[in-house]
Amino acid sequence: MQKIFDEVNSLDKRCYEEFFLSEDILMEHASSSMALYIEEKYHDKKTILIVCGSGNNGADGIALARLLHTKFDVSLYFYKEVKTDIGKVQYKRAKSLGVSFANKIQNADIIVDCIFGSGLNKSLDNQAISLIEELNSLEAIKIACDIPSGIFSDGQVNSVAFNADTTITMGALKTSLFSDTAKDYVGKIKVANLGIQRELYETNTNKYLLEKKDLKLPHRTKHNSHKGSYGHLNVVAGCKKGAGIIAAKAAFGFGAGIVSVVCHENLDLPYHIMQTHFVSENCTAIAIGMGLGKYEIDEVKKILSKDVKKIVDADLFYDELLLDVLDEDIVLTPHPKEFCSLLKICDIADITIDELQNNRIKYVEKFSSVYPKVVLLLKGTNVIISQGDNLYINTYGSAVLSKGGSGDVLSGLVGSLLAQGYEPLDAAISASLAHALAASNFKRNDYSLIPSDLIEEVRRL
Ligand SMILES: NC(=O)C1=CN([C@@H]2O[C@H](COP(=O)(O)OP(=O)(O)OC[C@H]3O[C@@H](n4cnc5c(N)ncnc54)[C@H](O)[C@@H]3O)[C@@H](O)[C@H]2O)[C@@H](O)CC1
Ligand SMILES: Nc1ncnc2c1ncn2[C@@H]1O[C@H](COP(=O)(O)OP(=O)(O)O)[C@@H](O)[C@H]1O
Ligand SMILES: [K+]
Repeated sequence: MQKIFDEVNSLDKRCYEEFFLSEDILMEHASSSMALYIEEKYHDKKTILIVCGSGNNGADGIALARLLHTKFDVSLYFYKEVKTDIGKVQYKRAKSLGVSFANKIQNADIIVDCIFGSGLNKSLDNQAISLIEELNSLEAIKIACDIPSGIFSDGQVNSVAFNADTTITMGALKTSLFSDTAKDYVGKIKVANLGIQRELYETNTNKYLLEKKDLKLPHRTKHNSHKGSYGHLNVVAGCKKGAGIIAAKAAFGFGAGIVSVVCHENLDLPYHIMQTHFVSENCTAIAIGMGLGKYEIDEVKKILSKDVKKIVDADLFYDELLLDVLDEDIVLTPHPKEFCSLLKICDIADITIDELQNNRIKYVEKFSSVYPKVVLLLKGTNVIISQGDNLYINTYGSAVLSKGGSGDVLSGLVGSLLAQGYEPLDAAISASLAHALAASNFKRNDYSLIPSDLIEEVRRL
């Protein structure tokens, strides 16, 4: 996993004060990293338009123009005259070396957005909006310097933002790049080196970006084993029985030795999934909530009080019964609407879904500070997983998963790993990665995935 920071000004300051690295050195390295990326990846392209604003994001762009000048046909366009001291120096350097200045936007093979970086602090004026819209409308490879212009430090976009194919961010990953809103603008994210090893530039953090290597599949390591060695998951099926059945199939495909669906009615289940009318004595984990609907309260209470690991989803986020288990290390997997209800039931906040979506990390952190044992997995295009002070972001998911039943597969995967003995946080992280990576391996197209396809892809991981 990689570290993520809410802001990097303090990290830059540390470079100046503790490591005697000047702003000029950091900027030269930042622009060299961008230049190197462009030269290596796009050596076959000819023309580059670099669009600069008045701050140091613009100054990065001027330095980049100087470094690429003569290797490519580079032109610099200024949205506003550069006004920082270092920016003026960069301007003199570029001008004296004969870099071309454009007085209007002209298309190019590559467009680099250096209009606003971390200094964006007020709404865009009409001139900036139409400039960004014009750049977005052009057919070109689009690279954003530090952050696509128009994304604020909280990850939100007020009017418009540059639509990057790649964002080359300076020094370290920033939280603003990982809001659900930002995902449609940032493209691929690369970190530019600032002339200091990344591990020395970075300090402590409590936020992490999950990587593929963080997925720990439930491989069998012992020959001398039997089905009971890999846990027994009970999936409680309620009114909408399909949800429980999907979760049970996903759990079985992800390694649980035995999976039983708990339901009073007799179900038509695949032969390898068992049915039980009441929770099994010997189950090692329980998945409950998916499609639960109306259920006998005492029975749910009894199930929740059983001393095994649990994953709770869906309908139970609307029920105060849940409050009884929030001092346990269980996994909760709400989508945004369910999380709003959970926050309300817990008396933490009474908010709309929009308010939540604009401040996902803030509300996850609030919840986790009140219930530090619980592993919370907030669904979304960038899934946030949190326990206590630490927070992990999974960005591998995509709209392929925007389908009824995708969440039921996820609860089955979490339940499967819990039944097999994973700690709740590890189960949530690996299940979430498996879920998203399996979806990205589904190659037929981006609209037709059904839960059985997703389960099939999980089985192939
Ligand atoms: N501090 C450092 O050591 C480094 C900084 N770097 C670059 O510096 C950038 C930050 O530079 P700045 O702090 O100068 O900020 P920016 O370059 O992001 O721009 C801020 C400027 O735009 C103005 N502005 C903000 N919002 C506006 C709006 N909506 N409409 C019109 N004008 C607006 C501000 O008043 C300010 O003058 C980073 O994003 C990064 O690209 C890099 O060179 C790496 C090293
Ligand atoms: N656009 C998207 N990008 C990434 N993941 C998505 C996207 N849309 C949905 N998902 C994922 O799909 C799942 C949907 O779950 P949920 O809304 O609970 O559906 P259901 O209850 O019908 O199974 C979640 O894991 C969510 O993170
Ligand atoms: K930018």
